[in-house]
Amino acid sequence: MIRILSVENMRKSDAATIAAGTPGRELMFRAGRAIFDSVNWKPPVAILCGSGNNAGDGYVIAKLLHDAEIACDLILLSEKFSEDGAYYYSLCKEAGIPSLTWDSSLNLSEYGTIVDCLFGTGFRGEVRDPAREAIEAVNRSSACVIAVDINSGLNGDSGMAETCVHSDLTVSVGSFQPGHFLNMAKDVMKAKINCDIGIEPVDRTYALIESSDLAELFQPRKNHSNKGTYGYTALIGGSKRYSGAIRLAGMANAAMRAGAGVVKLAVPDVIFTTVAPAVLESTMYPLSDDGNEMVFTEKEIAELVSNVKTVAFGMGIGTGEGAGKALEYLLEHYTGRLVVDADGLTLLSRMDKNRIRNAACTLVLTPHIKEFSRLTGLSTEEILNSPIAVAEKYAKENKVILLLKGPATVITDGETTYLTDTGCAGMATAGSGDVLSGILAAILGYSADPLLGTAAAAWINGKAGEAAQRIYGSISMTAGDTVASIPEAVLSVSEGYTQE
Ligand SMILES: NC(=O)C1=CN([C@@H]2O[C@H](COP(=O)(O)OP(=O)(O)OC[C@H]3O[C@@H](n4cnc5c(N)ncnc54)[C@H](O)[C@@H]3O)[C@@H](O)[C@H]2O)[C@@H](O)CC1
Ligand SMILES: [K+]
Repeated sequence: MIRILSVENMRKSDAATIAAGTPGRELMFRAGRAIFDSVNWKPPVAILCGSGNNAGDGYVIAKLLHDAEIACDLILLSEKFSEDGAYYYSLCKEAGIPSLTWDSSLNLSEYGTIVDCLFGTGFRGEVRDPAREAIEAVNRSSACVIAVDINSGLNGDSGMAETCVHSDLTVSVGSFQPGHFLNMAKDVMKAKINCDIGIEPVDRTYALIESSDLAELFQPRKNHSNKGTYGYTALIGGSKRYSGAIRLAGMANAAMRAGAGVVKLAVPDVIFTTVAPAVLESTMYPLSDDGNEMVFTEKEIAELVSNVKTVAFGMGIGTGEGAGKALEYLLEHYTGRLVVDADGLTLLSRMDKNRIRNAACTLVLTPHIKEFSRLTGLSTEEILNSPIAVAEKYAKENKVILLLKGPATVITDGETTYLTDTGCAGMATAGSGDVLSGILAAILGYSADPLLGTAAAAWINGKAGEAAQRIYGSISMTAGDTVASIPEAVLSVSEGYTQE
């Protein structure tokens, strides 16, 4: 796992490292040196500097470039310096490094590389002129853009920005922040790396899931096992209006490809014959219906879930009384792992919160941003501006595992938080969410730790989507193509498994 620190945690950890005896000036030198070593410099280089320590890193880089005889200019947007920044700036002046004052008539395309040291983690609020003007000029230039620590203008906790630098490479200093992954991050950084400069975190950190974290979960299976070893899974969904036969099938097939032992697909009787031909290895269960949606019958649901380790509930099931009662029944009586998605989330958002808090099962909710807005009553803007904080709060208060979808996925139980950043633009297509639910229901059937299992599902789903996009492209790929690529994603992990 790769450690991720909130902006506040990073600031406190910096301060603690300095208080423990490593001078800020030394940390700044380590940062500048690490960035200098990480980049393939195309001269001449322009280093755009703001007023804080982010600019200080830039002065260190300028001096190292100068010493290596790589031509560089400093371009200053402010006459203010941080204490450590002022020290390194004086070294640049002594060395005779050209120092220009930002002016909108400067032609940045004359430079081979632009280093963005306007704002780092100390940035707050909005970008105003002259920084706005400079950021727009950087984004128009043809130079290779290196962002120091984080792209200027981008919020380190949320990955949101009104205006920010678009980088070819972002070199984070110390540890990544959530803003390197969430929301807009993927669209504004072509690549990113982190340089360790010896700062140990003082507060709880988040973790980015890597392939190696999942190798044990996806280890090749033993000969001495059977379908029961990997869990029976029930998927409950569908209605006449939203039959979504192909999507339900995608979900069932995704669950099989993700390693479920047995998948039981339960749909209203009225669509049974449309769905059945599309599912290959799953067992079908007809549910009583009113000619459109399911009607709740305790006996049917109790029988369906009696021997299953996981249930996924909600896809296309509608929001009628029968589905609502079935969900209430599962919350109260089912003691396995219950994934609620789509219409199931709408039903949950109308329920008394105590039903969720007191659920007998391990409840896993998989909302996208609008569904999460309905669940929490927060606006989408409030969620986008602090995704981790609101996800952790909701999970903790309601005692659920929350998987919040987005360009990067947040998975949390309110105590431990994982991020996954697999996935691609082509997955914004009908049925993608159902595929994730299918994978998730399967993995929860055999993972010991449901939180890590949930993160694993998000990771595999994203990896499979990436594989599908490589073949079919972001415009043409479908959710079914993601299902077909699940084996490739799983194999990429299990091939890395080595028994201790
Ligand atoms: N000891 C440390 O704290 C270290 C920090 N390092 C660097 O220092 C950076 C953090 O430095 P700082 O906390 O000084 O902050 P920054 O350099 O990120 O920027 C803060 C400066 O920008 C101004 N500012 C903030 N928001 C603004 C806005 N909306 N419009 C205009 N001006 C605005 C502030 O007044 C302040 O002068 C990190 O990102 C990293 O690059 C590294 O040198 C490693 C060591
Ligand atoms: K920056």
